[in-house]
Amino acid sequence: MRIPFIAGNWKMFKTKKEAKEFAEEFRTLYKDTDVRTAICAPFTQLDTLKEAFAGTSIGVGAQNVHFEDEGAFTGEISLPMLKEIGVDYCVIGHSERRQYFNETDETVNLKLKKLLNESDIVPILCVGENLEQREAGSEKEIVEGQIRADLAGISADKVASMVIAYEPIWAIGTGKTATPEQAGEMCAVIRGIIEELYDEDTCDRVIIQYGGSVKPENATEIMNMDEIDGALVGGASLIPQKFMDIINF
Ligand SMILES: O=C[C@H](O)COP(=O)(O)O
Repeated sequence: MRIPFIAGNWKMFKTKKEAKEFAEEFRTLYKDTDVRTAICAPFTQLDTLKEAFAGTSIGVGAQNVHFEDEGAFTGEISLPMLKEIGVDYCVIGHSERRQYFNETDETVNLKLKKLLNESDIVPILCVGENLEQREAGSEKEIVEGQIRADLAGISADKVASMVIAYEPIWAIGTGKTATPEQAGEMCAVIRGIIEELYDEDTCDRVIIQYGGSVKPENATEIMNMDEIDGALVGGASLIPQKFMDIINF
């Protein structure tokens, strides 16, 4: 049985001071639930959140990692650095990384292998089509291509331990949410691809989230779809009460 997983992705928001304020308020609202919860924050806020959430079941995630341990890669962060902080999750291949920072399926694949082979950090792999691709009706093909390339050479047991977030680019930060049916259909497509590439057990175990303008008002409907196990929440995860309301969908 898959446990629902709601993760916040703060993107490039919140200073250390703001992260501390968020954590203090969020801890007062947060009650242990059956829902897995995490916040993926900017690198400089990870240790602050780890400390603030110590003794709770709230996980902390990074938003990227390099696939080499060290080297002349200005501006990058390595897996040993993340391990030292003790992060629990790492977002990989977010559409903003693909769009603005030349993230490719090839680098996504290397990063996934790095995390899965050398750490217990759970990757949250993001896939999704843009508006043009959706309007052309090629979303399934696009997402299938991403998944096949991103997971190339990764074994079934590793895939079963990860999280895949379906995030249609046209619904990110736009206020336009995919309908629960559209989101559910694509999450089912992803599960089908995993079954085809691996087996039924892997497809039953992998957690599939939807991301794109999730807010308290639409969280229940989205979470009620059979194939959706959780949400990757951007904007609404910046406000403690809103994020808590989503967790309590
Ligand atoms: O990673 C989160 C997604 O990009 C969704 O962001 P959003 O909830 O602000 O639309």
